[in-house]
Amino acid sequence: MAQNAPLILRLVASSITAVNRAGKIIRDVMSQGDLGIVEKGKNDLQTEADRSAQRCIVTSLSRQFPSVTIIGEEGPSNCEVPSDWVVTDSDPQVLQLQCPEELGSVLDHEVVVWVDPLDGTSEYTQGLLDHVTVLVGIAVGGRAIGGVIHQPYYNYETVNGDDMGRTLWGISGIGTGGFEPQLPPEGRRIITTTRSHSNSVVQAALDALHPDEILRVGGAGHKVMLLMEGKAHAYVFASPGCKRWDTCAPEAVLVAMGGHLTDMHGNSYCYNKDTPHQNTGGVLATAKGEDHSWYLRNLPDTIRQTLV
Ligand SMILES: Nc1ncnc2c1ncn2[C@@H]1O[C@H](COP(=O)(O)O)[C@@H](O)[C@H]1OP(=O)(O)O
Ligand SMILES: [Mg+2]
Ligand SMILES: [Mg+2]
Ligand SMILES: [Mg+2]
Repeated sequence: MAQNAPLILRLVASSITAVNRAGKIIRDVMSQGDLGIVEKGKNDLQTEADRSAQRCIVTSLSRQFPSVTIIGEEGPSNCEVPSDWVVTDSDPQVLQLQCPEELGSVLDHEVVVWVDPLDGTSEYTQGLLDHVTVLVGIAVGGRAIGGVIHQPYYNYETVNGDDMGRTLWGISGIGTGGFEPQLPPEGRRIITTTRSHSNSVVQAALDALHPDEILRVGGAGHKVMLLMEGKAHAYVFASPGCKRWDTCAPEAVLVAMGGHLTDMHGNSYCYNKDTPHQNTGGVLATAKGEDHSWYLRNLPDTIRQTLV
């Protein structure tokens, strides 16, 4: 059965196992206490957890899917990967799903996988552990059609060791799993945004939308989870700081639930292998049931013009 399942289901099922393993690596690096922080650029850190989680995921997926293009945030590494970081089993429940016809015959060379081994690095280094996610996004024809979001520290305040953590997934035309989808409260406007990469334009965009409440939290994955669990109505980030690996998986899961993710102009990002990595148009994501176009209409042109 497993071998016969369509490629997209096998990719999502194997990504679930890989992100779970990567999540354990992320917890182990933290509990060993030496984060090995490297500054990649301004306000842009990398830790041993980012590097090791990427090697785990990319090696695990490329062993199983050698013809699929895999693009990871942290770039290649030629260090040997410990054998217990390489996982090749897959989530049995996802393999049993009914694949929609348009995805059933997708071939390996048509797929691009975008890996963010640790989203929310800044918050990870500051001990805001539940802001951290591991993201694997699957794109076909430039569109984000499948996504896996692992939250390695989910419930970390109430459970111990490897009992903590959870994994959410979504596939276009099938739906979502691993969480209880909820709509945000009616009659209020709660907007989530960056806590570590703000600037005057980011703030001006928020001001223009007159939110009742602003949730400043880390990570693109974490913020999209707030939309899907009814904690916020929109994720607004008027900055070119996010990259394709930050949004591919969150977009796929959010859209599978009925939400939207575009740039500040209302355009969808392209996720094919030759696309530029930077999300230069910013990020606007809205929960299921929200009027995405309301946010687009109410963002001033002066802000949009800074994001081309
Ligand atoms: N200016 C930036 N430089 C580097 N990464 C950024 C920047 N802005 C956003 N990001 C990435 O997008 C994610 C969401 O942004 P924010 O948390 O600020 O809302 C960040 O966790 C970070 O991903 P990562 O942690 O994987 O490097
Ligand atoms: Mg980073
Ligand atoms: Mg990221
Ligand atoms: Mg990252």
